[in-house]
This record gives sequence, C-alpha cells and structure tokens, in this order.
Amino acid sequence: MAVYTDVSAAEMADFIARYDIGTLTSFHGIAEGVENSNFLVQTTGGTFILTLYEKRVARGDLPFFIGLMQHLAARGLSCPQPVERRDGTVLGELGGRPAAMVTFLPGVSVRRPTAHHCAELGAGLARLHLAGADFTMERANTLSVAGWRPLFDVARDGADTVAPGLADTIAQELAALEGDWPKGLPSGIIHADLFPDNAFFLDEALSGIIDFYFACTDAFAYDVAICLNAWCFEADGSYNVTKGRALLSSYGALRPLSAVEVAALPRLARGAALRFLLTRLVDWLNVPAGALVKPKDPLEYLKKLRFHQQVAGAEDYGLIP
Ligand SMILES: Nc1ncnc2c1ncn2[C@@H]1O[C@H](COP(=O)(O)OP(=O)(O)OP(=O)(O)O)[C@@H](O)[C@H]1O
Ligand SMILES: N[C@@H](CCO)C(=O)O
Repeated sequence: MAVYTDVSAAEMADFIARYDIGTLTSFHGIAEGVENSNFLVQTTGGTFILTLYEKRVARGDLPFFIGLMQHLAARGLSCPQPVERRDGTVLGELGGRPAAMVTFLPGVSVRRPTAHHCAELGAGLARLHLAGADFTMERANTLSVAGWRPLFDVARDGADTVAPGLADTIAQELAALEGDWPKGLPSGIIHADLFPDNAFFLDEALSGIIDFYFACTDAFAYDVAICLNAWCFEADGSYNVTKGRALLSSYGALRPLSAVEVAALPRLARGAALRFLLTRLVDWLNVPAGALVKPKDPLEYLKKLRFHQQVAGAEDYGLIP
C-alpha cells in the first residue's frame, strides 16, 4: 500500500469541508501504487480519490498535471478530473503535503495483459499523444537520460546487495546511453508511466487512464518504448512479440511511427528499462520507515534490459515494416 502520510478522520473531514461534495462518510488508504499517498474517499456526494503528492512530485509541477488532465478530458480522453474547491482552486494541503481530489474512474486494471489489452492500450496511447498536441504547457522529463546518473549515484553503493555485478552493469549501460541517446524525435505530451496498473478496462475495452504525475514533454516513441516494457513481457522475463505487434500496430494505425522513430526504438526501449531499473533500485534500497508500501522488483527490469541489449532492430519488437 502506498500511504506515506497518515491522515486522521478529523483532518480528512476538515479538508473535505472545503469542497462542495457533501460530508465525509468513509475513507481508506489505497493498496496499490508506490509514488504518492492515495485515499479512496466516500462522501454523501459520491466517490473520489484524494492524492497527497510525495517525494517525486514537485509542487511547482502540479499546475501542469492538473491542467493536462483537464485538457485531455476536454478532448474526450477518459481520465480523472480535478475537483474544484468552494474557492475555485483545486490544490490544497493535507498532512503537510500538497493534495488534490480527483474524480473516481470506474474500471479495473489487468494484472496479466493479453494481446487484446495491448492493442487497446496502443490505440489509447496514440489517442493520448494526439489529444495532447494543442496543450500549451510544457514540462521537461526529469527522468530521461540526464536524470539517470543522479539516481545511480544514490543507488550505486547498495546495487550489488540486490544482485552481484549490478553496479557495473548499470554503469556500462548508463555510459552507453548517455553517449548515444536519440535526439530530435517527434515530441509532445507523453504519459511516461503508462503501466497496466494505470490503465482501466471495462468489458475488455480501455476505459480510462490514470496517474499523470510523470507526464512531460518528450519523444512520443519513448512513451511507446515504456509501454513495450510494461505490457509486452511475460512473468518469466521473455518478450511476447505477439503482444508487441498488437500494441505497435494499433498505435501506428492512429499515429504512424516515422522512420527515425522506428530506428530509435531499440535504444529508447533500453533507456526505458534502465529508467525503471534505477527508480525501483533507489526505492528498494530506501523504503521510508513506517511507510505502507511494497517496493517493486528492480531485477524485473534488469531482465528486460538484457533483452533490449541484444535486439537487432524494431522488427524484433513486432513492428511490421
Ligand atoms: N481516479 C481514480 N479512479 C479510480 N481509482 C484510482 C484513481 N486514481 C487512483 N486510483 C487507484 O489508486 C491506485 C494508485 O494510484 P496511482 O497509480 O495514481 O498511485 P501511484 O502511487 O502514483 O502509483 P504508481 O506506482 O503507478 O506510480 C491505482 O492503482 C488505482 O487502483
Ligand atoms: N510504474 C513504476 C512505478 C512508478 O514510477 C514501476 O513499475 O516501477
């Protein structure tokens, strides 16, 4: 469970009183997620999600995330909507953290996506990229290549306690990617964390996307590479090319990848694997005392990285030329 910040019933009731959503009937911490503290809140006016923004979310970025969710919803994408307080603002403070209430999105996330789910997701990702085209705010990706070395610096000393030789493997991979990271690719708004737990389905159709707190301005193909990592591997670490083909072809039907994006895909996939290996490693080595959180396995991403390192070209991901 990701609840880093405890909230008492009295604090919660006080907080809710600033909204026009009735009175608090119940709330509890949500048993998923690793980044922020999330609470399911029930009031006489409905069901809501209250998020307390934790370490990786900078307060100054919140207007970008809130504005983006509003923009995407206005373009027809199903995503949580920030709820306004009586004074017209959407950002508050609770337990010493910035906090916002968003609408509850119906649907369930899938633990083991099928090729069908991957196809749905690919189309949803393309729709997200297209819907973000006229969003005017920008946010640099703090977890792209320039952000990885600082993470490694934090985790280097503990890395070999997680797997022998891990520090050397990461050092080599980092140097290789820093030296040759794709530049100048078609860019815009990307989600940057569209994992299966952030996509909801109803009757096997993608019904909504949540958790925009890594969204940023970066290469669209990097977002595709993140999704190949998150959706198209099996539990044993093998890549499922049928799922990859499903994801890539439904994405490409709405937003075809250009030749430069196709050429960059293997390197972007390596970078995406390294990004999640590093953030998971940092979290694995630094679970805050008293936090209710189950850190995610960094080694899952080491296996994925090894796959990408031996890929010859984008066709190995299932891309049909
Ligand atoms: N708007 C919403 N509607 C319904 N459920 C939600 C909503 N927002 C969050 N949740 C639930 O809360 C869980 C955690 O939310 P979220 O993924 O935003 O947290 P996180 O800590 O940022 O997680 P992550 O590890 O994916 O970054 C989700 O898996 C989902 O079950
Ligand atoms: N989706 C991420 C957690 C949020 O950064 C992971 O699975 O490592």
